[in-house]
Amino acid sequence: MTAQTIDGKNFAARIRGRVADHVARLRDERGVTPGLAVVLVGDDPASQVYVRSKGKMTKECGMESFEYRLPETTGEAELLALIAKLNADGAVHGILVQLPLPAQIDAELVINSIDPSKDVDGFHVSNVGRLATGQRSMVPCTPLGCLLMLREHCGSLSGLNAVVLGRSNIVGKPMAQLLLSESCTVTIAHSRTRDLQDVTRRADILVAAVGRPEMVTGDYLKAGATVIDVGINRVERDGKNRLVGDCHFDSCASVAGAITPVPGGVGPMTIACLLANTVTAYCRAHDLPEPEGLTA
Ligand SMILES: Nc1nc(=O)c2c([nH]1)NC[C@@H]1CN(c3ccc(C(=O)N[C@@H](CCC(=O)O)C(=O)O)cc3)C=[N+]21
Repeated sequence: MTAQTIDGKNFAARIRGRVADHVARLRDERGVTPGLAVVLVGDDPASQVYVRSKGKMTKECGMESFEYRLPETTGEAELLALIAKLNADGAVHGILVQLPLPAQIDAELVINSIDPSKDVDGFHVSNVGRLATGQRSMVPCTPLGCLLMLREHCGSLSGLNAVVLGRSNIVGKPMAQLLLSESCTVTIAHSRTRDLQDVTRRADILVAAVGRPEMVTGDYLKAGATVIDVGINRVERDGKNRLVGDCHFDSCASVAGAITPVPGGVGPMTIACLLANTVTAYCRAHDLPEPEGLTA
């Protein structure tokens, strides 16, 4: 038996199509264009690739893209001043500050200075609290992308055993909140979890977000489980630089019912959900109906 591959690349393209339709309708009916500002501090090559890709797809969906590239030596006050300007800018509906930030900048302070209604990453403490209490919030893009794939693949998630491997603020914790609100029985496992395989083998849904290349092998899985691989790890293999997930694809695919590949799984969905969140932020700011199927 071999698992079905969940094609995140294709699904993300469909999401972007729905975003583009919604943007076109806003332009035709109201003469407006949602805008996304992306701020990159420093010149980490991987971050530059993501930022370029976000800007390109933002424009392809018919939205405005504002890019700010600041030097590695940028001070905290300078970055806070830029965010204050973007918070006040009526043409900007979403603000993303690319993480990680250089050490001289307090990332928590910066994130919490973003207007929560423009916080398309969903990292502001107000959005985190709202998600945890079931109030309408901006939902972090990666967990939202995982949820949309799970809904599409499994239908109702109610009553399923979900195990989230990893407890980060950007993926593990919000993912667990979303699964809980879908009425899953949720377990958060991590590097200190005892008898990890006993825990993961009970999972109908396993979301792997630990950042350890190919740590999850087939013997971690229940037969037929749905596996979402959030890991994006660069490794040297056969003298080449390759991208692998937190799951060992071949051994997992021989046990799972369905699995997302790396690349072409969660990564493209993350960017598609960033665009979806930007349209959602625009609609909420203007008291318009939200796009359907693009929110939690
Ligand atoms: N404030 C903030 N928000 C983020 O959402 C954020 C961030 N900071 N910092 C960096 C990480 C990383 N990230 C990715 C998005 C898409 C792919 C993606 O599309 N990956 C492709 C492959 C890309 C490649 O080949 O390198 C894939 O998985 O198929 C990867 C990584 C968003 N991040």
